[in-house]
Amino acid sequence: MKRLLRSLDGEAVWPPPVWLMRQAGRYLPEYRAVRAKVPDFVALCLNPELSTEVTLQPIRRYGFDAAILFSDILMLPWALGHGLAFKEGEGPCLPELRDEAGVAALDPSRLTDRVKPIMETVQRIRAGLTAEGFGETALIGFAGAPFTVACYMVEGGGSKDFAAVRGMAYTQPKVFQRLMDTLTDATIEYLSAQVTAGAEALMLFDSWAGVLSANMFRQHVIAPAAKIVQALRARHPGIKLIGFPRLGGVMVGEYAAATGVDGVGIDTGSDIAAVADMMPVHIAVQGNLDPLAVVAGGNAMRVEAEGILDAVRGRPFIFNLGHGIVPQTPPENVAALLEIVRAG
Ligand SMILES: Cc1c2[nH]c(c1CCC(=O)O)Cc1[nH]c(c(CCC(=O)O)c1C)Cc1[nH]c(c(CCC(=O)O)c1C)Cc1[nH]c(c(C)c1CCC(=O)O)C2
Repeated sequence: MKRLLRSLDGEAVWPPPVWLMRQAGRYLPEYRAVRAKVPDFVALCLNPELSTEVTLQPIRRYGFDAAILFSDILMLPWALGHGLAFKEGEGPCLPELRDEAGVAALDPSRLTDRVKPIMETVQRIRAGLTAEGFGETALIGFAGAPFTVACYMVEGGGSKDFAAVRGMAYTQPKVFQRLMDTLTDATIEYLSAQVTAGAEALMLFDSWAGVLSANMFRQHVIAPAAKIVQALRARHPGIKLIGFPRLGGVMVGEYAAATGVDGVGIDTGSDIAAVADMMPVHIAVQGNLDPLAVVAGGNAMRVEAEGILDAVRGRPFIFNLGHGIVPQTPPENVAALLEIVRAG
């Protein structure tokens, strides 16, 4: 079994498998070269040849233990017929979904057809990994968790406090639950198609889970994740799942136990040893180096990385960042980080 999958199987693989969130991205000159050819980010995500190419770029450079499908969590609302545009320097821009009519307008019947190019990308990446001799590199598929996807759909993009989506959950609970149910069901279909196309593990990104109250966290983070895990396990026995309830704080232990995931991503601000102690021992922890430590490099990065390694030695663990790598990261610092991790 591949090293990453062994960790997700509950084994304390050492030195630990390593990959980095947003490992394909703007910090790499070869990514920027592809991006210059395709200014429209959505078009890039729908181009199997180029999406495969950028997925493989960081694997060729660093030999990570996992490749992650190059796409975006917002391709799911796009596939449901909700609009999506990425504006230079502004991030994602979507129509604001604030009422019953907005939920009713989503069209799950279009999903399978609209995500076909993404499934072709998954197939091409698997073939590419084998053809280029990366037989030990696992392919991770992913989706946004329903709550985080709902955040962008309701707000119409990013937000500093996600007041509109939190407000909607309180004041229009039935409409909001319908939105969550639509997204949960669509996510199951979308992830299932990725497994059929060749994904070996799946990650569920709940980047804004931490803006919710404990009660709402149970309802809109834990419950949908549990449903997604259960449905995927029923269809694809043995499929590995990683949940990332970012900024979940003390709720992360409950998330790990109640959702049935095989691994949990930990954000930068959490003490990884303390979070690991809250989780069942067979569940892998993944994280949680500060992306800015990789920008800094040198001894500062070494101290942070070694601190994490020491904290989780002896338990199932996957080395990663606490959030995505940032564009100003010097590529040579990533190479230095891999040496540190591989020295264990
Ligand atoms: C919230 C979220 C999004 N997308 C994603 C999340 C969850 C993780 C997190 O919290 O960061 C997840 C994501 N986005 C991307 C991937 C690809 C795989 C990978 O390498 O990790 C993954 C797994 C590519 C991307 N998605 C995006 C880029 C940058 C696009 C570019 O090339 O200009 C990449 C490489 C754009 C994106 N996509 C999103 C935003 C807010 C932005 C704009 C901010 C930014 O530009 O970094 C939504």
